[in-house]
Amino acid sequence: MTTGKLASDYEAWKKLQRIYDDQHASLTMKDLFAQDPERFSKFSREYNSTSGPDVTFLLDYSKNLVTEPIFEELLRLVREAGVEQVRDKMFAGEHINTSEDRAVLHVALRNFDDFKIQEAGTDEVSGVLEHMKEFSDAVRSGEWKGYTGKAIKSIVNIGIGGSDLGPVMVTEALKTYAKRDLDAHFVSNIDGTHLAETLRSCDPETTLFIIASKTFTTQETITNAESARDWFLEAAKDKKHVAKHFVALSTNTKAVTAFGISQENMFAFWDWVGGRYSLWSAIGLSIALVIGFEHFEELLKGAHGMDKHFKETKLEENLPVILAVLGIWYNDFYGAQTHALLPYDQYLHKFADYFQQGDMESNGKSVTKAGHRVGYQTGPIIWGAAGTNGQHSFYQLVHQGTKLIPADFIAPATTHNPIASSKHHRILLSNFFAQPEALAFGKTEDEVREELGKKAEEVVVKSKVFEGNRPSNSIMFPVMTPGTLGALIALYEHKIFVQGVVWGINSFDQMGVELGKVLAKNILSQLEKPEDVTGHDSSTTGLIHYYQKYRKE
Ligand SMILES: O=P(O)(O)OC[C@H]1O[C@](O)(CO)[C@@H](O)[C@@H]1O
Repeated sequence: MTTGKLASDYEAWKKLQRIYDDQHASLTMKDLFAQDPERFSKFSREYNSTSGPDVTFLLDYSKNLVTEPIFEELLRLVREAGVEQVRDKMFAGEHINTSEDRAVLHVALRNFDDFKIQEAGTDEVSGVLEHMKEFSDAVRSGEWKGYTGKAIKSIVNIGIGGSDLGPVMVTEALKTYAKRDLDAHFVSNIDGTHLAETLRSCDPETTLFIIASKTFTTQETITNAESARDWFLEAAKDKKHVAKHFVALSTNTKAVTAFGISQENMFAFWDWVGGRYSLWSAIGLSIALVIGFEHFEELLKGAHGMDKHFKETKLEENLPVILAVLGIWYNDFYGAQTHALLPYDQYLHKFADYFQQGDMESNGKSVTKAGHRVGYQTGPIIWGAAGTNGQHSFYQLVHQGTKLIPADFIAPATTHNPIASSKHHRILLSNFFAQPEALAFGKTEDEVREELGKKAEEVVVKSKVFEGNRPSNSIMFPVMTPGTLGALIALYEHKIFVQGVVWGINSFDQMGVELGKVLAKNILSQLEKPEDVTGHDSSTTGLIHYYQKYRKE
């Protein structure tokens, strides 16, 4: 399925290591730009969708520590790793998720009969979309009534991980398209506070619960759903009213019906949709409810445009590939541990949270598909915050700390909220332009001295030096639209895919979340009495005993 090799065995990898060893100490962004006036045009690409809604954006990757030969070698690595072949297998529906023997077909959810994909269930996608359209139209228009005949005013999506983060991120990102008189809430945490605080602002007569869980067995979601049902029935009394107030998004019909939700209120999807790639499926119902089905469909079509680009564009021009190889360069050769996502768009304030799961659950693996322990870094730690808040918090370390932190800056040219004649937006964008510039080119001791004058103390001069040479990508698009967001999300999804293939890992399982779940289940059964607490280390035992001493029911 993959080449079965470790990434470090590829010739291109070895060559990249030699290039890094020889050149990294002398490679500076200042020189790279000084030596080549064409650097920006060589190392930037404009994306223009060739299908679906018009989507365009610019990816400027010129502020990276790469030369043309380095970049060519990085692309050779992609070829050697067989990325194009594995990509085509994914699009063809082959079971590239080998550990679970599953296809990986989030691309089939936004395909609109374009690519020919062979897998059971793909022919049912349009039917589920139709169901989502009918239902979301009925709720939004007020035609769907609660048990006392009132229209729905609040929706509460109960789900966690991929069954929460995508809907949260997208409904925030596209808030400008939202139906403002429909309150949307998202409950994920098992901490009762999350549900309790949410229900304070809900009325059982006008609230719709969307139970979002691929497996319908996730402890947090099922417990929250049961407590939401109890809360609802306290008011509604009769179980038959559940049908008007609870719907399920799941692959598990049996568990959904056992919960008391009828099949006609269930929106299905399939095992080839990974949780962290599921916002395009029925899991996106809350998105369709908030922004309207037409906008949801535009989101899907925007993503499909990026799928086409990824599938059909040569590697040199292929934007997910470009992002992926730059990430590999820093992660595996420069030893960068993290990657920051820094949207200069308040609407994208959940973007980094979303891709924390998207990237870290996908590529946080240390054993290859062939079962070998890797001897190199795999998935980066993804983090970030919306600009300019981050500037007043963690940017100090990004500029002058001891760590190399590659970052992606993302911004719209035009805001949906041009208050004060777009003064806010111009200030925001001036920061969006300034930060990558400061990171790349810094400020030398001489420049600081000249600024402070001859009398400046040496220690002050030193503290004001910015070494620069800190890499970043900049992505700019005209204005945030559903199509643009769809394309951006798909861009990063495919970046994760390319990196996973190069590293030889399975980006589509998540075995690493299992152990903690099993231990918690065992501990839950021991919480009652101190004498039940057995089989743990002294630290865990001590912590549980402390809890037992102070708990109040
Ligand atoms: O949709 P489900 O089955 O409730 O799973 C929720 C989340 O739990 C995980 O399985 C593990 O964290 C994620 O991959 C998934 O998105």
